[in-house]
Amino acid sequence: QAAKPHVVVLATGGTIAGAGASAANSATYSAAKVPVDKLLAGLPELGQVARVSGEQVFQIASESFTNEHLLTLARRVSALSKQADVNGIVITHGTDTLEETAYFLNLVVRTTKPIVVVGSMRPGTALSADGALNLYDAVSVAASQDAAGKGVLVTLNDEIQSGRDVSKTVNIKTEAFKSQWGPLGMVVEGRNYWFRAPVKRHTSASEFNIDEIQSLPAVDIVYGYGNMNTTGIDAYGKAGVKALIHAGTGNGSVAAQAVPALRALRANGVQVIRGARVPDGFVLRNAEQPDDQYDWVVAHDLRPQKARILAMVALTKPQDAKSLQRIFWEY
Ligand SMILES: NC(=O)CC[C@H](N)C(=O)O
Repeated sequence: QAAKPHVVVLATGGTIAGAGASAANSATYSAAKVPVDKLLAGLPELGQVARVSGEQVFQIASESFTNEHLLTLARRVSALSKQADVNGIVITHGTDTLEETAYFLNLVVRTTKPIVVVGSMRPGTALSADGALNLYDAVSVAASQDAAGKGVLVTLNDEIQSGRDVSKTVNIKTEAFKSQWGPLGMVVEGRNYWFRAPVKRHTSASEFNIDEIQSLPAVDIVYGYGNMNTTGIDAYGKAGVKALIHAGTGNGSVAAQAVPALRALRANGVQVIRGARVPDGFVLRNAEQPDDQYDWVVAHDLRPQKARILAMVALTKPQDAKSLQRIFWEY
């Protein structure tokens, strides 16, 4: 019998490594408690699909991820992806910012080997805990050749999602991760069932490479709402951000009183990226605001937190608004 594929599990914390006081605690518990060795030892079924080894990279709740964490993790994933004895990589992660890390890896790790980011909504100590099956699914997808070249993937709730498209959409239920474009496929009992493939550039086809990125530029987000003011916009400008994402209302609309502040930022060289607080759809260029005239960029279908990731990665190289917009269309 041929040797099983080797999958490395990089553990970063989150609820999938969480523990609560009682089995009834599905929502009240401490994240990032269980070490990776214990996580893997508790799931001997993994041996049916792969030879698994674990590394504890961090042990944190994902809302505390910083750019430094992203860089450290991506460098490790990149190094492992170049090892001939590694067939796939799984990252266990808190669900709160899982979609940001998955998209970051999708943009900067140059490999066709499967990379799967996984989390859970309930700690392993809870009734109907979802982490064990999610992790089993992640390892089995990472071990399969048909998952290669599809970009960074996310497995929760039996679904295989694109790390680019997926977002956390519910903060309690186990079917928390959704994409308006739908999952790529499903994973059931260690077998993948594919229905679509990503068309945006990713991983091996990316112009970005973590091996060449030393640091990430400051990119922040301001939220649009009724009675909008410019306090946040002005403060981020003073703080020296390289780009500011405006999470606008509707189709990325911007309050009249906020437009001059954003234009002043742009005049100072800051990239202004018009996103939307509406979860689905996509922002149309030159609708709601004259982007060509203001030299602004639209975030396409990326939610503000994903637009921030792409803007940081893009601005590791010099960009004018035109080249930045090209990147937002392509990735
Ligand atoms: N379900 C979760 O993983 C949330 C736990 C925690 N807030 C985190 O993101 O790490």
